[in-house]
Amino acid sequence: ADKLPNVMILATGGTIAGTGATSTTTVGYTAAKIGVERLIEAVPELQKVAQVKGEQVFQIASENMNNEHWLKLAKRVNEVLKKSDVDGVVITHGTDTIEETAYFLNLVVKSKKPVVIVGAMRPATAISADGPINLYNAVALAGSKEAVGQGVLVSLNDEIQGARDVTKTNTITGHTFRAPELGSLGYMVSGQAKFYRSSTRKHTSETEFDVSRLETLPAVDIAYGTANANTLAIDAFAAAGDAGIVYAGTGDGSLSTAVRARLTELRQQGIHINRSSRTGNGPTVRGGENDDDKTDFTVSDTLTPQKARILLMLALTKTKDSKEIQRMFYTY
Ligand SMILES: NC(=O)C[C@H](N)C(=O)O
Repeated sequence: ADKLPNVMILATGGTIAGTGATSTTTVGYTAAKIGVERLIEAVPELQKVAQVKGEQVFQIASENMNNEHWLKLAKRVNEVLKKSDVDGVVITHGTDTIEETAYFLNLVVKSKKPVVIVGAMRPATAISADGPINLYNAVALAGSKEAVGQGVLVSLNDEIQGARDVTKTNTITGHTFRAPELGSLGYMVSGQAKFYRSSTRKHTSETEFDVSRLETLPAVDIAYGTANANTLAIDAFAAAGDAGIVYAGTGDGSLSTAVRARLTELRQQGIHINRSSRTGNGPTVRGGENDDDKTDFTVSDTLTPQKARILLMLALTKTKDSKEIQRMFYTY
């Protein structure tokens, strides 16, 4: 038999490590309670697919994830993947921001080795908890040849999703992670990775971003467009000194007259403005709902506002030039 791959599990918390009052508590439990060793012990089947080691990087519910956690995690992933005796990494993570961490790492991990992020929708104490099978699949995927060079992956519910396009689509159910129109990448079938497609966008070892010397990221916040839209949020972001604002516009990133006027002023003051969409699908098209050349805004293309925020933060670590930043939005 072939030697088993070496997979390092980096644990960060979430519902996969959560505990509830009773076996039927599937909502209203406490996330981030169980340590990585117990997560591994709970799934003896892991030993059949990989040699696993665990490390607790932090222990949080993922709604508390912040830029500093991301930098710490990214640096640790890069260190671990440099070791010749590590074939892949699994990160256990809360599901609420899993797609953001996945996309951040997809842009800053400097390795072709598999990185798989996994979570659970039910706490470890629930009947039919999904954490153990999800962890088993994630470890099998991280140790597989198929996952090499695919960028950062998210796996729950027997599915393989790509970091760029995956999003949480349902608040409570197990089938919540989807890439609604661009599609998932494949399936985990009895522990075997089956890929059917991959993103055409650059990732991991092919990106221009380097977090190895960064201690902080530029401040970027998101304002949400609605009917009766006002400028209160964007005014506050500007007053707080944000380097960039992502505007989750209506439809194809459309902006009310008042919001457009204020964002145009803020751009002239040096704040970078990225136009995105609250719809969750489709490209926000340059020059469509706004004269972006004239206002010097960028558009998010098909990135959701929460992922546009990540790319804009990283872009601002490299350049202040909107043309360059727009190129990055069409590259990653
Ligand atoms: N299912 C989950 O993991 C939700 C939890 N609030 C978290 O993101 O940590």
